[in-house]
Amino acid sequence: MVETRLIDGKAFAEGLRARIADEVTEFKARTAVTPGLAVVLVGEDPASAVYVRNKGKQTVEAGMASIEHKLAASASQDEVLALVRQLNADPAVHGILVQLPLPAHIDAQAVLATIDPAKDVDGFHVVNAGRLAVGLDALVPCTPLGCILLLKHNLGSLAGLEAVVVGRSNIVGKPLAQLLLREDCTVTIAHSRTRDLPEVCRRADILIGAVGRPEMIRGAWIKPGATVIDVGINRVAKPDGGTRLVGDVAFEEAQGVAGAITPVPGGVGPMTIACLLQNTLTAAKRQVAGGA
Ligand SMILES: Nc1nc2c(c(=O)[nH]1)N[C@@H](CN(C=O)c1ccc(C(=O)N[C@@H](CCC(=O)O)C(=O)O)cc1)CN2
Repeated sequence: MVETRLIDGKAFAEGLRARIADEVTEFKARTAVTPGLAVVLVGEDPASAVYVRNKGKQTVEAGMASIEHKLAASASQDEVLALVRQLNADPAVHGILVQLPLPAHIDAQAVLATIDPAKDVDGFHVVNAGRLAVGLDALVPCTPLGCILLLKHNLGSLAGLEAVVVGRSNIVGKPLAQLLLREDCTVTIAHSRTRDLPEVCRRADILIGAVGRPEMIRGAWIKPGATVIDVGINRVAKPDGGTRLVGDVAFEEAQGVAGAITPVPGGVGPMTIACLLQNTLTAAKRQVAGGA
């Protein structure tokens, strides 16, 4: 039986935000420029509203300017595109983020493609995705970046380790696989249609759950001693009628098998916003003369 360590993403994210705040202070003193992050929320999705509120709060706490734009769920695609173009042209805005998911009538890919790649702090623009894929400097999606920071903090070098990423989304699975490759891991991207998924997962020294299905990855799928990063944030019903958050990994079953695991909540989630702040500062440094 293995003793399973908890990877405390909340504490790590707090430390990272404090370090970013120090860097922001230094940047502002040197350039007289305040990094600005614009967040666009379309519609009233309650979870998105909470994430956007937290982004604004943590941006200000880090000493940066937060610019929030809230559009009605009925906003047209042209309205959203016009706002993005306005933010592209605004020199006080160094980072732009359009909160996902967007209402169904809006073409998310068209919106993401309109963001200036230099201000694309989500790293979702094809230019940034392409730069990451060929190993050039890129703005990297926040959740995968957070996973890599947690892994390196816990394991040191990742070189030569077998990593299995369960999930192939553009936001998490694919960019995370690229980042793991950059760390010299041997990477498999698996998904719900992978043949003998449990056996594939059991190969992993690093197992990532990023499939968006509550507790799909069972304890018996985990190699003893593996490091498990759970990206899933799924709200499920409790017997008392309330709800609770669970990840993509059956957390209780992982105890005594995994060497280390991120909890949900309090694991990867808080790293997403901390890495957004880091990307905003990076983007500002690149845009401001003498900022780097
Ligand atoms: N444009 C983007 N949209 C979305 C992204 C993104 O990176 N860019 N990611 C998610 C939502 N997200 C940030 O936007 C996000 C999700 C979760 C957390 C977080 O801290 N979660 C907490 C639990 C929160 C809760 O109680 O509900 C945790 O895991 O501890 C932060 C940010 C989709 N959209």
